[in-house]
Amino acid sequence: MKAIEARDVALSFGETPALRGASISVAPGEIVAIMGPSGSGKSTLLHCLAGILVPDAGEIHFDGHRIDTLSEQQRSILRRDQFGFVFQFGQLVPELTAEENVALPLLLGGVKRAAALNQARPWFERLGLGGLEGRRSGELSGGQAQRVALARGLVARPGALFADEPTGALDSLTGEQVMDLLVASAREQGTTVVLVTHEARVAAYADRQVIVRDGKVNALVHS
Ligand SMILES: Nc1ncnc2c1ncn2[C@@H]1O[C@H](COP(=O)(O)OP(=O)(O)OP(=O)(O)O)[C@@H](O)[C@H]1O
Repeated sequence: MKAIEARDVALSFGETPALRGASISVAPGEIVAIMGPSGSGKSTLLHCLAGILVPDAGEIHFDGHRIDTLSEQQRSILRRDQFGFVFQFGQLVPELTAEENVALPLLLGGVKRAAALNQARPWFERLGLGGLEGRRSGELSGGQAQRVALARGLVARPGALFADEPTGALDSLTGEQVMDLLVASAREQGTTVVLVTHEARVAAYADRQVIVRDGKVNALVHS
């Protein structure tokens, strides 16, 4: 299981400071929810932790290794080999079947097509998607598409899963089903999870919640 850490991270978009000394430590296998007001820097922090954005200052560590100093290409390989992603709108590839979408990270990692599809298939029963393997994203409900996206995020057994508003486009019951599956699957694989959400009910699935305010991270104190 892999730890994730940001130390004193700052990042501005032009004149707009998005992060101003944000620090967070996520323990191996831990599930942490990032909450906070709109525009406070949640997504920017997630993108820094996931090696998508490089901070102007501070450090990002994954599994004890510094990742913000890696080259663009090294970060791209790290994301492909170690990280899974789930976004608000599943962002499935519309031309591919659900099964091919789930297999995609494996195919990109060099696994042969037949082996990749074999590895993708069990996810359909596991996530209550049995029978939908051949559908394209336009033929799936929002909740089904998001479960396919979740399977795609986890199929390569990533060390870390980054989820940005994974239930943001779903009604609350469907969102809770997706969160139940996300948490159960991540725990089973020992995947460390960082999740951005506006919704307290979604954040409650995490082991721990933090709040980002004005580009800094505060621990959430329960009253
Ligand atoms: N690509 C970008 N270009 C310019 N400014 C950006 C960009 N991305 C984010 N920002 C700005 O950085 C700040 C933090 O944005 P960020 O998306 O991280 O906030 P957030 O907390 O995730 O917001 P929300 O909850 O509304 O998604 C905001 O002021 C935003 O306008």
